[in-house]
Amino acid sequence: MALLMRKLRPSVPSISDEDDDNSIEYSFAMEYIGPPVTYSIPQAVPFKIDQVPVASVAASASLLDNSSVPVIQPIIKTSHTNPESLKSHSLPNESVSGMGSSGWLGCADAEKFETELSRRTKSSGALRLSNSGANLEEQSAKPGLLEIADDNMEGERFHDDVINKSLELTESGLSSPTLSSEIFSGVEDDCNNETTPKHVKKPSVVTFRDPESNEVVVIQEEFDHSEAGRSIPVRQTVEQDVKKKVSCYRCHKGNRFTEKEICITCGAKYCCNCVLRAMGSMPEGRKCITCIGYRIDESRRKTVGKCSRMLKRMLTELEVKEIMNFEMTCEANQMPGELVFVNGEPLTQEKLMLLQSCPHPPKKLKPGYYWYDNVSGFWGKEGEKPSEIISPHLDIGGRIRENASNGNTNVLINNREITKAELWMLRLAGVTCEGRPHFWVSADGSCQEEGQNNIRGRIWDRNKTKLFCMMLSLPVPSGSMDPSEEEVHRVITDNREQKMFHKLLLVGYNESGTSTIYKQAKLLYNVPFSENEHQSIKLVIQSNLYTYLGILLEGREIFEEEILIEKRKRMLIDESTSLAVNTGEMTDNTPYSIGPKLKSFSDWLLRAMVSCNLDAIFPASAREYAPLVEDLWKDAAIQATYSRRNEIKMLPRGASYFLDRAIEISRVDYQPSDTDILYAEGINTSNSLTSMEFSFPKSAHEDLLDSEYQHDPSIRYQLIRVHPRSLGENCKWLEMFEDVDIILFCVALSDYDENSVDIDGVSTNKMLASKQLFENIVTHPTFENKKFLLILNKYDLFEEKIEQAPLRSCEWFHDFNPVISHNHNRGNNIGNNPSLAQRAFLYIAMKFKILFRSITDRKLFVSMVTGLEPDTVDKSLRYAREVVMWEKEDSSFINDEMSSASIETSSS
Ligand SMILES: Nc1nc2c(ncn2[C@@H]2O[C@H](COP(=O)(O)OP(=O)(O)OP(=O)(O)O)[C@@H](O)[C@H]2O)c(=O)[nH]1
Repeated sequence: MALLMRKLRPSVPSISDEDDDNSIEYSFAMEYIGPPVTYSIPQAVPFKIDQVPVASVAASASLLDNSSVPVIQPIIKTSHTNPESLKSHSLPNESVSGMGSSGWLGCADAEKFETELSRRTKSSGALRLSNSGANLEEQSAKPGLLEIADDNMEGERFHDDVINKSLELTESGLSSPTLSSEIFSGVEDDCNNETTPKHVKKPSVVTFRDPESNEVVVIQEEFDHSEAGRSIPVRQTVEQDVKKKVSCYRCHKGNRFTEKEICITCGAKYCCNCVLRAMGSMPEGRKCITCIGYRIDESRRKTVGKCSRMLKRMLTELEVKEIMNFEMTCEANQMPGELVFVNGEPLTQEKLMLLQSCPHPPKKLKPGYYWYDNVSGFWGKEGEKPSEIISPHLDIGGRIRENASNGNTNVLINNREITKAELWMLRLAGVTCEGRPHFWVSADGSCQEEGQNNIRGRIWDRNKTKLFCMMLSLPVPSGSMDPSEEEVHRVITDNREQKMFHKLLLVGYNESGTSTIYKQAKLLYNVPFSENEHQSIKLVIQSNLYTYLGILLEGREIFEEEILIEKRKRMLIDESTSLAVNTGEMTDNTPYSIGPKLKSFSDWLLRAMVSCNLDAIFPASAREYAPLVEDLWKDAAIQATYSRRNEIKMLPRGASYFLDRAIEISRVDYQPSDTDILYAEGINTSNSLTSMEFSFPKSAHEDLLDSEYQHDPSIRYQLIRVHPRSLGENCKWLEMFEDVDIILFCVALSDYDENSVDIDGVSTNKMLASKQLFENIVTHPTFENKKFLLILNKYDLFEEKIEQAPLRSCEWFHDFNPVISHNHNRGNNIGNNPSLAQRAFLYIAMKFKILFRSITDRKLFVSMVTGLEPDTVDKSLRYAREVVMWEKEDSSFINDEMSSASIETSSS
């Protein structure tokens, strides 16, 4: 019997009806009793309820209690998800109960939908939603998942498929993400008829609760239609409220100190009790079961294959090895080619393979935008200077652009305008760059100017160029350096590629203690001195020893002279008083007299010192003179002199450390210890530019923190120490250091009452000279907007000195007027009642801060250091790391630093 619709309203209550006004409106068909009609009448085809697929009910209630069985949870309220991602998927008409314009959430109000869904699933065991009438029109244009009673048979079959897949999913008890993604993607692909280019990011966003963690997960799928045909969906990170973030994502127990394993796809964290339940057998490494088949979060790529301590404790070595192997090799975890852009073009999977399998591939390649000069092999990140030299002539990417590396030098190499650092490199290689030259540089480094047939220079032929390239963070071709240089360079380029490389430039006025800090850092962070360095340090120490002995012998002469003068005076008095002269007293023998052999050695040594020849003579002749040093040191006159060493002004404070072991140090087989190296003066003077690579080991304090609050121990740092002598007139060579992250400016606190005399005999207060250098560096255009950390060094000497010499002896500190308390702290900790030295320190820090702000309008960071004490150097360098890490100068960190208020108090 034909039924006519009386109203074009839904014949079954729709969700939107309920949603909209809570009153369900039914429409009944009436039997038609009029004349026959000439047009076709819409028919409502009845269907049997048992034809609708129904999810099977869980076999036993106990199964549901078992939390290890994954359960697909219903869709939840959209507002819990990423609002941005859902914004684009909002419904065009909120009253429509069907699908969204393009998203998966086919409900106007997902929460009500969720309720409805669960109600219906509970009552009938299946999803029974219908759309008809006006809504159908909308839906045919915007079909969706949750639509069954459609009069379009194609649609019916299609949706049955979908439902069946859903049921398979439920019945199997496995919420395989691959499967769910297939379901979603199937629908989505059918729904979206737009022709898409190679690679389309579908607007398919699914919001559901993670079965394991019960947290909101946003899935975004991405389909790759490239030739390679890899189709690995992307899953976005799990979202958790801030409070829960520190606890386990599954059991919600624990805090930031609880050890956790992190899913490399969604970032969910699980404690040791939940990790195996959440991640199962880990066929793709450390991923939640629901993340299997999904791409990894690219920001976690560096952790792939690196097992955590927690997992190592829980599993056998073999299991861990296997899981890490899966993690590194499984297809889903491989980097997708289309995420790597070379000269503006994405790579296909084949081109990526070609790039990665060439003889010198880019190290630790990550998704991103790169430029590649296939003539020279230079490779870099878009907008940056070259970071590596890879194999040339690879057919990958597009044509290199002139502005690929964002150079501004008017000099082109192989069609690319080069950066400043590269210009330095060309100059150092002896290539003149006048005008707007365009060079062709081949893979072997030969450099020709365009249109000319002669080679203008060979970049890689000079070792000096390679050394400077390392300093300038420029790459050099592999195999062109000796193995140790190669290793250092490899580390530099590796880290640059990972963008995990920070440069600290250490500079300060003469003898401010920069080399001591540099050496201390080497010892602190286990950066061994090379064999060559060891050898030259030994020579410097032995050379220094002869200098100290020379100074001592000079002192001996003075002391001897003093006694002899005294004797002569006494003799004259005796003669004048006509007293009998004892012949014994007439001899020139004094406690400071030495025998003829030692006397001739002493004379020779002093002559060599005066002619500044010591370095040339010693320690090349160490073998020859070592026995003499032994005799000298054992001589009573020298010991008598040494006991009065405090009176010898020329003898440096640190000399006794070495003189005490004069015999041992003078020997040919002497090997300097770490402390010897630290205390040795002048180690870096021959080479005024030194650099070392290091990373900060985890401190005990850091170990207590949750991993996300710890510093990444793999981050590498480069400490470059440069002597002001090598910065040239007006510090013009500072340009070489344009890419440093922070400048550590070192000032010796004890300099305030000392003078230095220049070659013209002009004497300057060393603190004022330091201040002048500070101003020159701070105002240098290369360092505009750079962060500065002021290292106020030699605090130990300062503490002693301030008790004797007033700070006001330096004119810059004329207004230092501290309120003295007799009950003060000692040491470096500035408490409520600071000592005079602490107040003076704060005052000096404030002076520099004010100066810095007046020049730059920025904040100067300050730290107190005693270069000979490792702890203070470590603290200061870690502080520099913090300063580098802070994107913004957050006021919360002011407490870590000394506050301006406390500094002001000190000077009042
Ligand atoms: N007591 C003490 N001596 C220090 C400290 N720091 C450095 N020295 C000594 O000060 C002298 C100069 O230190 P260096 O580290 O050589 O200074 P520099 O800045 O490298 O000096 P030049 O390169 O020679 O201009 C050396 O004798 C060091 O042992 C410190 O914190 N306390």
